[in-house]
Amino acid sequence: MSPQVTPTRGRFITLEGGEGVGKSTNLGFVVDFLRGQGIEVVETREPGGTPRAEAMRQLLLAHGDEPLDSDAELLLVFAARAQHLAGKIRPALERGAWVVSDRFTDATFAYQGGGRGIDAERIALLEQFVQRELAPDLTLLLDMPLEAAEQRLAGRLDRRGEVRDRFEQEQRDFFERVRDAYLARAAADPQRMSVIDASGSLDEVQAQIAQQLRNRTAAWS
Ligand SMILES: Nc1ncnc2c1ncn2[C@@H]1O[C@H](COP(=O)(O)OP(=O)(O)OP(=O)(O)O)[C@@H](O)[C@H]1O
Ligand SMILES: Cc1cn([C@H]2C[C@H](O)[C@@H](COP(=O)(O)O)O2)c(=O)[nH]c1=O
Repeated sequence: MSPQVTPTRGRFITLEGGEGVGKSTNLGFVVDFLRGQGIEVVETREPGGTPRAEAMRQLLLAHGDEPLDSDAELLLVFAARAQHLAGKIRPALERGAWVVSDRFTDATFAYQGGGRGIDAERIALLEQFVQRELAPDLTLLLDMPLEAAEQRLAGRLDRRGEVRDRFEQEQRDFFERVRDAYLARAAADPQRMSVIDASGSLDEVQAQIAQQLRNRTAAWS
């Protein structure tokens, strides 16, 4: 009988945090850092990541005359995630590539759980149904006070002439609950989630990210 071999797969890293904390800006830094080590990296985002999942993203972010029911929002988030997993994340990990995603399921616990008030147990049921065993190996949670993040977001929207999407127009108490939910998840799972102080200069933030990547990836090799 041949010996049992543990299947190898690539690593899965996610960036999380509220609006305007610098996730998209620092995603490129993480990707370049890993590629600099000769790793094949697939860069992606949620909701989205594949054409159909991006179409679902549009439904989630768009304004509309008809309010989006919070359960419908939750199911749409997981529908997009199922498509993303099947079409992009799982194939990449299975061939040994690393995947770096701007948001994943921690965002669901933060936005639909903390923000909308949906019971975390219901979210966990969908997480199990859609993801089975798959979870990020490392999550970098970019955290900073809401006022400063809001200023960054407003600056970016102004520069690009963009209007606020359906989430970005939420009130401050919504984002306070989102932030609290993220921090509670990080406190409950410090092995996977690293909190990065995102309030400093880009150099300061990226120094922390690089340190975390060095520490974590060394432990994996
Ligand atoms: N450390 C930093 N110091 C100053 N400005 C920053 C820093 N990091 C990012 N920014 C700027 O803040 C704005 C928001 O950053 P970014 O778009 O990366 O945030 P985000 O978390 O991806 O936002 P969203 O969740 O809304 O997509 C951008 O204009 C970016 O250039
Ligand atoms: C994955 C995920 C995302 N959201 C929300 C959070 C953001 O407001 C938008 C995505 O846009 P951004 O450019 O990344 O800021 O979607 C959510 O509510 N639930 C989720 O699971």
